[in-house]
Amino acid sequence: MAVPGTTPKTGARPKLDMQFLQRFLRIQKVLFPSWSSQNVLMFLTLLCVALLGQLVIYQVGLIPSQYYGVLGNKDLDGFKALTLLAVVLIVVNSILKSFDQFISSLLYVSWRKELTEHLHRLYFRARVYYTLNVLRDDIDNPDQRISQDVERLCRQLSSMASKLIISPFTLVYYTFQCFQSTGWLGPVSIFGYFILGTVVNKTLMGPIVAKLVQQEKLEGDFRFKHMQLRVNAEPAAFYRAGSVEHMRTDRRLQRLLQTQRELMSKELWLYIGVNTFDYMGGILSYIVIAIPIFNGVYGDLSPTELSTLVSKNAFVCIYLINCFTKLIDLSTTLSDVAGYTHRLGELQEALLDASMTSQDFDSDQGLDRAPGCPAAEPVDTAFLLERVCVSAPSSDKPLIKDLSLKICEGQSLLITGNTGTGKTSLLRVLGGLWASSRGSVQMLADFGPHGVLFLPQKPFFTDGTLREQVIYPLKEIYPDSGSTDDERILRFLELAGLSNLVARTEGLDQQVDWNWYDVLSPGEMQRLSFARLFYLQPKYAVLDEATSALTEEVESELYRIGQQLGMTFISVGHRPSLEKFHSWVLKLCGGGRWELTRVKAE
Ligand SMILES: Nc1ncnc2c1ncn2[C@@H]1O[C@H](COP(=O)(O)OP(=O)(O)OP(=O)(O)O)[C@@H](O)[C@H]1O
Repeated sequence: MAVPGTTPKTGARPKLDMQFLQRFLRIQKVLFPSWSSQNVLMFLTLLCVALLGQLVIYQVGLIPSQYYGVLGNKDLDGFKALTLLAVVLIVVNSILKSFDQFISSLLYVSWRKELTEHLHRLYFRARVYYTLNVLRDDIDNPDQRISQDVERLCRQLSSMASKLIISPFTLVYYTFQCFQSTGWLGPVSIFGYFILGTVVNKTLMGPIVAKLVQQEKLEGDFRFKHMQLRVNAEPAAFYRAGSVEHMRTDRRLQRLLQTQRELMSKELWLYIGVNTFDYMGGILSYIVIAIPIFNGVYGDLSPTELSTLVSKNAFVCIYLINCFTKLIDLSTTLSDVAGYTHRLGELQEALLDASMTSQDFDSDQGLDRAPGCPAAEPVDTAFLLERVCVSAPSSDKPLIKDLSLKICEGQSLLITGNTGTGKTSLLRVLGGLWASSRGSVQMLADFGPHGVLFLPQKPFFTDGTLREQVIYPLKEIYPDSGSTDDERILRFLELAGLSNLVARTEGLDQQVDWNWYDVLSPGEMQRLSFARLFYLQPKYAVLDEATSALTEEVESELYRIGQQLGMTFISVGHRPSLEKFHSWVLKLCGGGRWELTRVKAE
């Protein structure tokens, strides 16, 4: 069994470097899975629309110089024709621009879908979500990265998309036009100016990327604090924790706002750079045009012809500078993109790494079989442990040393021991959540109905109807079971002492808008978990203090029903009354020591 990654990596400071490029390209592979994918087609459509838009913009840009001509020559017919042409071009231009925005928005949704679904596939595979949230501390707030960072990255990318894809075409075209108008002087001075601007902006962007990554982490921490209070509202209220939670939540907010302020002061320098570059560019175009004029190149032109030419040349030069300015303006967006790319790249790498170590974890093997159908190959041994050592993640201190054990059908095992001696840890090893530090652990039965089922210490409920709670973790009811299934569910709810719950939920399939944790008492939650156990009828039920909130009588009743349904128990519990439902008692004594004794028949 593989050892889950537990060592936190010391992450390098995120920068605009080769690592950024690699992570960016890896994300692009997800956004554009193949040449014939829908996203590539949308991207090409966007390219065509943007190109068409540029053709129209070029024509619109020439109109002022043509107006100089017709007005200078007092040509009324020419003026009317030109005005009609201008109106048509402007309407076409606005339609194309709107389509450009529309396709960019569609691309955003489609990219978000691809990227989120890709991360979900990795996150929900095997035990990756557990490894990332419990065992590793190198990836903060994976939930926020998947929900918020993906959204922001896709939004920023879609806002950049049309400007970026069009720029190679516009740059080539307007460089040629500028060359025709001004000779080498125009393009060379504009290119030089752009290179200078890029170098300055790249330097100013460096610290922003790292700050943005930090800001997103703090944003996630702040949200998590609110989520923590939301989930634990009742215990917090019992503690009268309003003021202390207020202080702690505000403290996280202050840390976030402080980082945001620092980010903004770093961005200020970038804004100064970008704006200076923008406005200097406006003057540069006239300098480029002025040089040939003052050198007497256009000495033989009349004032009207000269102003027409100046207007045309100014448009071409300004547009070329504008193309570069737009690229430089993207610096602020690019620094955001770089920050999100680093956070998502880190997540993607951690997910892949965690899924490598979890490949031997058959997450839902056996869940495809209906509770009514027998197992493909009945096995009479669930677990085989040979000289197993267990220690907590990132700890060398053994909780259990050299444990050899065979858990067979009909030979229920009760695990007891003091707090923190490793009872749940042993179940984690049996369930494949933790790796044993030595020895071998084999789970010979499938997970799910007719195999092995775990009832964890904290009952777990999903969102949804009462039926969905009972059949969990099956995804859906089996179509062929129909009303027979309803009868089984109702019977097991009754056996678990929860008949009144059906009335409260107004049926098995009524959508309830409550949080199951808020409306059920701890005892009811444990009873509902048992109803689930009865419904799924595993051959081996692994119960971690699953009856701690119930009375001894109810506990005995539930265990008795489980026995009648043919279950073998592997239980963690403290009450001596539990012994009668087990054949063996494994007592964990701490420091790795343990005792295995057979329960005397009464
Ligand atoms: N994810 C974890 N990372 C590091 N240490 C852990 C982790 N989970 C549990 N531990 C530690 O491992 C030890 C054993 O924990 P375990 O949950 O198995 O105790 P237990 O015997 O089930 O206790 P209890 O009777 O209170 O449920 C404890 O000291 C606990 O703090």
